[in-house]
Amino acid sequence: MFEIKAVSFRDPDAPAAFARSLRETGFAVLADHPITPERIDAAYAEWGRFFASPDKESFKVRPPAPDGYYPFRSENAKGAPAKDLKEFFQVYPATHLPDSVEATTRGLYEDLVVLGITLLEWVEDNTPPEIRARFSEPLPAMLRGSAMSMLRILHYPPQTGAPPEPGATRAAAHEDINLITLLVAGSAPGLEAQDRDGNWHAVPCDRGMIAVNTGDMLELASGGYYPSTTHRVVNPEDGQGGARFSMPMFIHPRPEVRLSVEKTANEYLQERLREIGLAG
Ligand SMILES: O=C(O)CCC(=O)C(=O)O
Ligand SMILES: [Fe+2]
Repeated sequence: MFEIKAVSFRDPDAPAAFARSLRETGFAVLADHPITPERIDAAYAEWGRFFASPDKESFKVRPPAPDGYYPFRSENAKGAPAKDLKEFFQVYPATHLPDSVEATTRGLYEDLVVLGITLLEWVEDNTPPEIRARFSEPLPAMLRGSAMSMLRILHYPPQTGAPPEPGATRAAAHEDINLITLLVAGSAPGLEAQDRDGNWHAVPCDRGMIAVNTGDMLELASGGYYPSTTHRVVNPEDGQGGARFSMPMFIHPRPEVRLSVEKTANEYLQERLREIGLAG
């Protein structure tokens, strides 16, 4: 049975329920968390104006630096035949931002990192000792001093009719690379997670909720105890639908943190970026 439960951030049982949900489905949904829906709406409104303006061209990503604006159809999921139907902007602590989004975006970045540390504490505290013994340091400590976490602001433009390439979707099925992802509720539905039998399930994510999923780095560090779940963003039904915004915060350890006997976080990241055509 695949059931992604909404966990209230204020419930005393939240840490255990959250870790259990990640263990069982690779996803958990947080309600009543500290980041208000008004702030999220304000960020989507500001970024919506940015994506609608020609200024975005001057923020275009300059590889090998990973931050900045990625135009429509620049990323494909590992092994996917078509480019995703999205444009986006990647934000790190030192990223130069448009003035119009700066205050809101920096505030969200900082608060999402703090929330990420709390959630990793919850996971650490609710992981069986024999699994915890694999971690090279406690999960929250892996983030100490890390400038690697990345906030991605995604814009999936409105769709009318057939996709530009056969089989192209808003985001093809993939797994995230990092430890955990805090996926601030999209402005429209479409996010789906896959269960072990290959069936897809809509991820419940009402206004103001944050869906959290395990990434490959936590799967690797936990020896598979926390599965990194495959997910995707489907096109609107009938090929017709408005824009969708979402803001995943990808929580990354310091580059030198050892994830397994073979690999540090940086070695693992570079290997994975090459697969999706984003590595410098
Ligand atoms: O837009 C979404 O809801 C999900 C985006 C996503 O999975 C990603 O960018 O890795
Ligand atoms: Fe993802």
